[in-house]
Amino acid sequence: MRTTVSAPTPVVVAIDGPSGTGKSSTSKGVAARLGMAYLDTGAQYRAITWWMLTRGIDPADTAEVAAAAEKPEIVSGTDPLAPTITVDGTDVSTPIRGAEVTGAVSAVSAVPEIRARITGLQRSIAAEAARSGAGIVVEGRDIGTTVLPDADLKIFLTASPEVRAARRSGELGGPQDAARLAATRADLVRRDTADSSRTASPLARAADAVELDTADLTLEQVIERVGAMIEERRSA
Ligand SMILES: Nc1ncnc2c1ncn2[C@@H]1O[C@H](COP(=O)(O)OP(=O)(O)OP(=O)(O)O)[C@@H](O)[C@H]1O
Ligand SMILES: Nc1ccn([C@@H]2O[C@H](COP(=O)(O)O)[C@@H](O)[C@H]2O)c(=O)n1
Repeated sequence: MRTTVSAPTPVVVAIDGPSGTGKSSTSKGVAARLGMAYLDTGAQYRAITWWMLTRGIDPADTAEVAAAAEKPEIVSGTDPLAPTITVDGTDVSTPIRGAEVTGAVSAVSAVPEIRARITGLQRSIAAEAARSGAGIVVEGRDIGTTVLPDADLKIFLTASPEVRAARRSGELGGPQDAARLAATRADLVRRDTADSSRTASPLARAADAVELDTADLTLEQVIERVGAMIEERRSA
């Protein structure tokens, strides 16, 4: 008797949530385990912001930002074990994590022409991953609501600002004093407020997203729970 082993159905997964809730770590971890592609959409907004800053464009000058939206070529590599991001062929994975880009990215990403440009890139990457059979985990702020409203599974991660600030300052190393935690918390809250109050495609939970509070879970536990939800969709 011959048995046929069929490949799992390619699924498209949207993971959204505020800053520091664990979107990148969870998405990379689960995509690597399940052999899926991974897209960090925040890195794309950071990359276009980096390009604006290096050209002396003021992030607050909405007209100038909008006029330049189509100019840089942004390429994202979707291997969860080695994600990459280039702008006009330059690897920008390190400079996009700096304070200057972090401080400017919410202003740039609020411009509708920027969102239209980056959303187009995201949709074509997701469509290609679905066609290839791998499926993809796409993480960001508006993936379930706007970029991929027909995603097979939508997850919205949360955690209190205190927990997220402690995680972020742990990342930076050094002493965890109260002043530093308070400054990190204020930065997170400022970015979340800007991202959720903009008019164009704000940070929001899709009505059909599964909400997962990660505050009392280890990263491993979050990856396991999300992995189980994806496996269920794959076999549905
Ligand atoms: N469940 C968890 N328990 C403890 N630490 C976690 C957990 N999830 C993520 N972390 C840690 O929290 C920090 C932030 O995680 P991560 O970068 O994945 O968040 P994010 O939601 O992608 O943030 P951002 O939107 O700012 O890019 C990292 O240092 C990560 O290792
Ligand atoms: N779908 C998305 C993803 C990100 N942004 C903007 O980019 C900033 C950086 O995101 P990180 O995940 O790298 O922290 C974020 O603060 C948003 O301004 C977005 O608008 N939409």
